[in-house]
Amino acid sequence: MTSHLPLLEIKNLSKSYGAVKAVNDVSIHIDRGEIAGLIGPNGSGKSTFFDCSTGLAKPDTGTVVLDGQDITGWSLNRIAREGRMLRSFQKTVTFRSLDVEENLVIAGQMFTFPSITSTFGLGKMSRQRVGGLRERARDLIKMAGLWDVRHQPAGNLSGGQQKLIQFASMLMPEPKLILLDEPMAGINPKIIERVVDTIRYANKSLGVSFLVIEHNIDVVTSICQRVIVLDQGAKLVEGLPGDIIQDQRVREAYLGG
Ligand SMILES: Nc1ncnc2c1ncn2[C@@H]1O[C@H](COP(=O)(O)OP(=O)(O)OP(=O)(O)O)[C@@H](O)[C@H]1O
Repeated sequence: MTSHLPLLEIKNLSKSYGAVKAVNDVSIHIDRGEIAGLIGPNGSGKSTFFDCSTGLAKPDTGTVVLDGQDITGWSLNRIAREGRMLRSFQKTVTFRSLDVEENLVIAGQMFTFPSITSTFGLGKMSRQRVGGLRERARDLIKMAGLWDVRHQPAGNLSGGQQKLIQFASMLMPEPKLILLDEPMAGINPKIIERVVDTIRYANKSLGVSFLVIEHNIDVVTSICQRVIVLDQGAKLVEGLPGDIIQDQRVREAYLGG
């Protein structure tokens, strides 16, 4: 209905913590079908920008418009459920005692069903829906390379595999947009490759758009169509990945050299 508009448009976002201007008048947009990167030195405001965009923190100023709807002030939950914009955190969260498949099915159920499930007749409907969720979960598990461990408790798997579970779980509710906070942190090169493949698959085959905070510049340049750079809370520059890594301001503030 609003396909000519950006999927996400954030204008003049600011957030201070006491005297620290964590985010200072930042405006960005994400187009439909895009994978964009958000980079910058430690403490440049990337996570705070995510927090204020996704309802976790209240911005001091600014507006957040998702798919043509002003969602400024909505809670994290409402943005996830009604806006279908999800975010990850730097710390990986899984249901450790549940197996991989159950982790994904539960993630799907949490978004599919309202919190009060006493509606008359929901039992029958939910069985059908759960069947659909299980099928989707299995497809995503295959795609994420977790098929051989699908019946193992998540807590028995490596940190990298748990990141893949978390990422695949985020795809269960058919999101429009996912904000990933350092998805490659602390994982080995083989799993990095798998996460990259999974992001590409979600983007190309499931139509999910992404904004990715990432310090691994090789990953940023290989998956992102556009990169936005923050420095000291403000937007320093944005552009094509190839231009960004050559930009003298970015080299001085972040990349070195
Ligand atoms: N809840 C908070 N209370 C006080 N200060 C905060 C809070 N959250 C962030 N800050 C401060 O805001 C600034 C930006 O922090 P933020 O975590 O957003 O940066 P970042 O770019 O995500 O850093 P990193 O790459 O290290 O994760 C920092 O100076 C940080 O100390």
